[in-house]
Amino acid sequence: MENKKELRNWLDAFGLDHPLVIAGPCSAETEEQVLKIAHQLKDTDATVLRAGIWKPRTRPGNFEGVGALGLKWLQKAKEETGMLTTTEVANPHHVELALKHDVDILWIGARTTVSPFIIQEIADALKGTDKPVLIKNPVNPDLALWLGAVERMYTADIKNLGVIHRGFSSYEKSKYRNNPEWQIAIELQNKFPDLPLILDPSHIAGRRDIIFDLCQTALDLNFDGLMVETHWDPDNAWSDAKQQITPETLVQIMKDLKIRKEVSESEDYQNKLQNLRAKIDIADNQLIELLAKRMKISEDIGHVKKSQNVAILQTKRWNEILGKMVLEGEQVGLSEEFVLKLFKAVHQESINHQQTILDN
Ligand SMILES: C=C(O[C@@H]1C=C(C(=O)O)C=C[C@H]1O)C(=O)O
Repeated sequence: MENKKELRNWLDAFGLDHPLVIAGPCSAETEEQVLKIAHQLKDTDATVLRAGIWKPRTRPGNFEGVGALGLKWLQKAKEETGMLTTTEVANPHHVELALKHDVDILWIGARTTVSPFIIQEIADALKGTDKPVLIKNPVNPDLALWLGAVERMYTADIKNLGVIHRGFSSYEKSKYRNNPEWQIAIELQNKFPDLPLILDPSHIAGRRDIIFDLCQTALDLNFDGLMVETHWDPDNAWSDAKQQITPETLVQIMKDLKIRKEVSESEDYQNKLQNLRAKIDIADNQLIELLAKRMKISEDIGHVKKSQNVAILQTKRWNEILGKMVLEGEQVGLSEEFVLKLFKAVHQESINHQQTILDN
């Protein structure tokens, strides 16, 4: 599969002057709930109403969705409000029911994207549909697996495609429910600049208070749309209560977001950018040279260790460096997260250099 301008035709056809907004509850709960939220959303920037009908839950015993009955509620919501509808499909049976009830856009969840077998079954069931299909990233940070799922759809002649970035699971606790790992979305855009890319801030955040910041970051990274879990009574939602926002909050978020263009033709802008980028190029060269110099010193240490038959990893020294660098980084405005990531990578490379010396 190659990047093609046509990949974004379905999105361009909406003719929006703002990012695509998909909003609605995590789960369809009752007919009343679906219709009420649809009416509250219809006059906002939201074009598409979302609601989970079948909910994959981490552990059994939680609300697992209302099932096919909810598709009728979505249909009714569409008739009454004119909003398009979308829901998650996780097997060919879901696909059949969703198509029968004329759901406009289908999405594939993170737990499904991890399995090429299921993805292939869903692609076969969807073969040739002109409905847009949006594929969430797999739960693990694996770009190839994500793109593999997109390719399986494309090969099944599903040409209206998009991807949803919902963050990645990790064992370590962080402020996110799922780590954004923005780098993966940046790499994806590099490979497929015209494949519509939508952020799901709700599943990355797992809480309400950082949804706006995540949306702004996404727009700063040229995302094409947002899928935001929205409920008229979030605290009493049957699933994901902590991360859902009200339609009023969604309206406020859309008002406050700064929507930026990808390029500017202004001469002044071009000149300034060129100058500053020349400075960045110099700094990058210095960085590379400095890193190479540090590795040479590490190699010298490798020779000294070899002569005394001493192990490469020196935990005490390494922890001292990490602690010191985090503090120094803080003083010059570098985040702890960045300094740790950077120095862990430097340390790994340093160990690799010493290894070639000690093992030869
Ligand atoms: C360079 C050394 O070897 C390893 C690499 C380190 C580094 O690159 O800073 C630090 C400690 C060791 O784990 C060393 O022992 O000083």
